[in-house]
Amino acid sequence: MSGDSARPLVVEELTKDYGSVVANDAVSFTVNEGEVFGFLGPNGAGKSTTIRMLLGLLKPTSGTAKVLGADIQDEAALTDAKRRIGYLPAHLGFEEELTGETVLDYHGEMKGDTRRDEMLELFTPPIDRPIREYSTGNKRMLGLVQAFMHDPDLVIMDEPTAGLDPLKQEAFNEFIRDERDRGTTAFFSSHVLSEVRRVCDRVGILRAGALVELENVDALLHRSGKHVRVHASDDAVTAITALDGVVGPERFAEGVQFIYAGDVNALLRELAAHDIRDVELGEPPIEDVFTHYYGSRAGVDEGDGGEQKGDEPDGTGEDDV
Ligand SMILES: Nc1ncnc2c1ncn2[C@@H]1O[C@H](COP(=O)(O)OP(=O)(O)OP(=O)(O)O)[C@@H](O)[C@H]1O
Repeated sequence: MSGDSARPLVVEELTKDYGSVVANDAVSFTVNEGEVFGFLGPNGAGKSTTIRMLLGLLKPTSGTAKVLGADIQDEAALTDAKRRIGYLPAHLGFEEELTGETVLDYHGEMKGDTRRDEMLELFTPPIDRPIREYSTGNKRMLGLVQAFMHDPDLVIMDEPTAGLDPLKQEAFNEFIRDERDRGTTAFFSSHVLSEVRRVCDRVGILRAGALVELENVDALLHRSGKHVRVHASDDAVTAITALDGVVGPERFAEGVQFIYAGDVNALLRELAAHDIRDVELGEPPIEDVFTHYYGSRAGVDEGDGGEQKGDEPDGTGEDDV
């Protein structure tokens, strides 16, 4: 790879000021060819705003970005590049009266459909039915088929597994891993740490509009600690929560839960020294990663819950590409 111009995604100081909210504050990152990049952040952190700017659907306040070499402010170049880009928006604005098949036919005519049948074996929306009858998961699957059916070089997805059942989520993870092996570059947003862990080579974390962390996923998880929930007596709870590495213990009737970022052996030894009724060890929710590493829930509490906003006058309304 020879410098930034050859990279599928180059984002430099991208800023979006909605007036009352700075949704993106000088966001910079690059995504390499064949890489799966997870764009992580809680609701309202600014992920959709970045993504919509990358697709030319929102105008940046300042900063630049290039997708497949095309400047996002150069309409002609971006339109050309989009032929080789797949896009799955967070809010799927399909025409409700059309069948899934009609939507795919239309998309195929515009961009090509070399992989449509293959995609429909993996993701199975009822394409002969009108979209108004679709569940959220069916719409998401139709969106995934559409995003990949023209065999794009770069795929940009906003919360691609929202609404999918666990089996389809796993199918998605496996598919993305295979795509990476084929050399497709994927960039997708998520607020689910476990999702990015399974498939991403690298992650960027948005907090209150700024990209605050870029590191490999193993390092992130290592630093994020474990979520621990223990059912035990008060004495045991007192001893366990006195361990180094216990963060934010919360009592409940039968015990305590906390994030543990200390030595796992020390935790196991302490647990073994007591009569423990039950214990669960798992991944921390992303909000706790933020609380732990950034000292506040900024970017979580400051967000407004991420409800869909009206489009700006410069937005195109529909998030089609
Ligand atoms: N059109 C708009 N006008 C004003 N503020 C907006 C607009 N769109 C988004 N915002 C604000 O910008 C911030 C970032 O929103 P954005 O939708 O980009 O976040 P997100 O990370 O994608 O959230 P979610 O995970 O909930 O989809 C939020 O505070 C949101 O309220």
